[in-house]
Amino acid sequence: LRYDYHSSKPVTESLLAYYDSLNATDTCTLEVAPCDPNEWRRLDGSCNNLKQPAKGTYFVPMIRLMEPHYHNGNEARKAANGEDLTLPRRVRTTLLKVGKSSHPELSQQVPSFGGYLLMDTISIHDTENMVLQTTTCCEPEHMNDPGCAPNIIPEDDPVHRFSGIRCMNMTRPLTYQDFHCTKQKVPSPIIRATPAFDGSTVYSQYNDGENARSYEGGLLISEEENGKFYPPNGPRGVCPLNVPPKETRCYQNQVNSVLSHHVYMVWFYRNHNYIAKELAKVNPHWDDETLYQTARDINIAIQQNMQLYEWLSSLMGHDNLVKAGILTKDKGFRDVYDENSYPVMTLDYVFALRWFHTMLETTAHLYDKDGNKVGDMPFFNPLFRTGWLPVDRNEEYATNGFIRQPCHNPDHSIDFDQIYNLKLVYKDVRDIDLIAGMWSERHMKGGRISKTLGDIMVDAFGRAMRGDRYWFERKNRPHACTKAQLKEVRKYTLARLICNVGEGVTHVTKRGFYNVGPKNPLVLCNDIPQIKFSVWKEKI
Ligand code: HEM
Repeated sequence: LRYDYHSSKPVTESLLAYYDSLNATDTCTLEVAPCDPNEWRRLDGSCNNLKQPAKGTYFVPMIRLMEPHYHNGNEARKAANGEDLTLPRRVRTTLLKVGKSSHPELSQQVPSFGGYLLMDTISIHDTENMVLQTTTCCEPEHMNDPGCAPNIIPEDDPVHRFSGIRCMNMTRPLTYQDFHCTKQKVPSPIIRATPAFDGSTVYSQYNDGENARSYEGGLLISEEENGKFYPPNGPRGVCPLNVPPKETRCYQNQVNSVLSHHVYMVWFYRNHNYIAKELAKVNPHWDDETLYQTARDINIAIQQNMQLYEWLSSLMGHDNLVKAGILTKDKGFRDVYDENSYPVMTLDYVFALRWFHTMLETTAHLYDKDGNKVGDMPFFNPLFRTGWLPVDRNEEYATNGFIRQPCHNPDHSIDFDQIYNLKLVYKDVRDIDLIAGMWSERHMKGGRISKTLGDIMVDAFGRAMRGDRYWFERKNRPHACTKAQLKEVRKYTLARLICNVGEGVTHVTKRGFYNVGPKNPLVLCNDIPQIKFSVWKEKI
């Protein structure tokens, strides 16, 4: 049956005729094969919800938690008094300090894994558009183009006062309206990923089938470079910043993104193959399909467990999350699935995740496997530069840096100073932008992030659990874990992941998202519990 992406309902003949007339049928609709309640999780996300099979697929729209406020349909909003708001650049330089500062507790792994999680549910088409395609928004004749939102820099800018730069290129997100996939007026930004936490970056970034599969032994296609294994190269990859002749890697089926997101994608990609090979050892009779599907399921379960019990917990505090119903106390099975929900991302969550930019050290510190600092790499340099990682010992250096480097310590002091600054850039409390509020407010009690960001994340993660029929903690889901298997999944921490599939790693910290220190010393990989695949041995 053919469904409309935007409404997730079966497409009517008249709507189909309309899309056909605009040549937009393939963009705005999708074909969903009949669902089987017991099938494995699909790559395109369809049939996660059996009542509404097209909800939760690749390219479905996000929902909004907060009311949209535009001016004149879809122009930038005005202040409550009807005047223009203060320039975003002035808001940013007034409220956020520029400079280096190391987080006293959390490591660079925190924003890095956050970036990987982000990529699982969004796509970087808007960043590609801004950085690589629509680069003329600062030219006077293009400033008012509908696709442009130039970032104007005031003359007294603390950074650009003397540089002469008065404008930074900025574009507007692409919307379903741009593709003619809806007639609704409120702009609805597109995403090209499934909204569930299902390893989209590893398995199905472009929604065109099973192109990552080798169809042998349940493995994903791997290419060897410099003695390490990576997803395959291909002409569709966008890596304009690779420096030839050495830097040639540019993925065909994966996003060629920034260093942090990239390294995590490589780890989970390799992890799939690691799991498939171990499963084949305990079940030599399993065919490719069983090995592939089981390995994918375990890989996603490891990611989901890590994101709640290690990553989110390091940001929001274990007890807060138990109270909010996001973590279980006993770590057993639980079933919060609700068939009246469905996997969906909120626009507010995707927007709010930009807050993590304030947690990123802009320079990645490079360390070798013996813990010697061997150099620095500006973090933004490897944007669209996938080829850097496999060259020489770069992957070893980046990985050991992630383990040892603290992340940036975001500003969070809502003292008189910050209230004064807010008053400088906003006349009315109703004018305060979400991100500006999150930069300025106190961190949540027992946690290490803005309270509003925490609330938005709890909402998003709660939806993810309630709406995902395949959520790893469900006893009754299709192909559910046994109790013993769930226990093994829980053991598979970030530390174990890096020890198994990281490059040039001998030492890690047990609590991987925290800094190295007396309470969290570097230990040998042998001291980190290993997952026992024998619990997946099929009884015949
Ligand atoms: C290596 C470091 C990173 C660089 C160089 C980088 C750069 C960028 C750029 C250039 C954009 C587009 C401009 C914009 O929309 O603001 C962007 C968007 C964004 N980034 Fe990052 N980023 C990095 C890491 C992260 C991390 C770790 C997170 C979150 C955990 C994150 C979250 C976001 C979000 C949510 C957006 C908006 C995406 C959308 O609207 O679809 N970024 N980033």
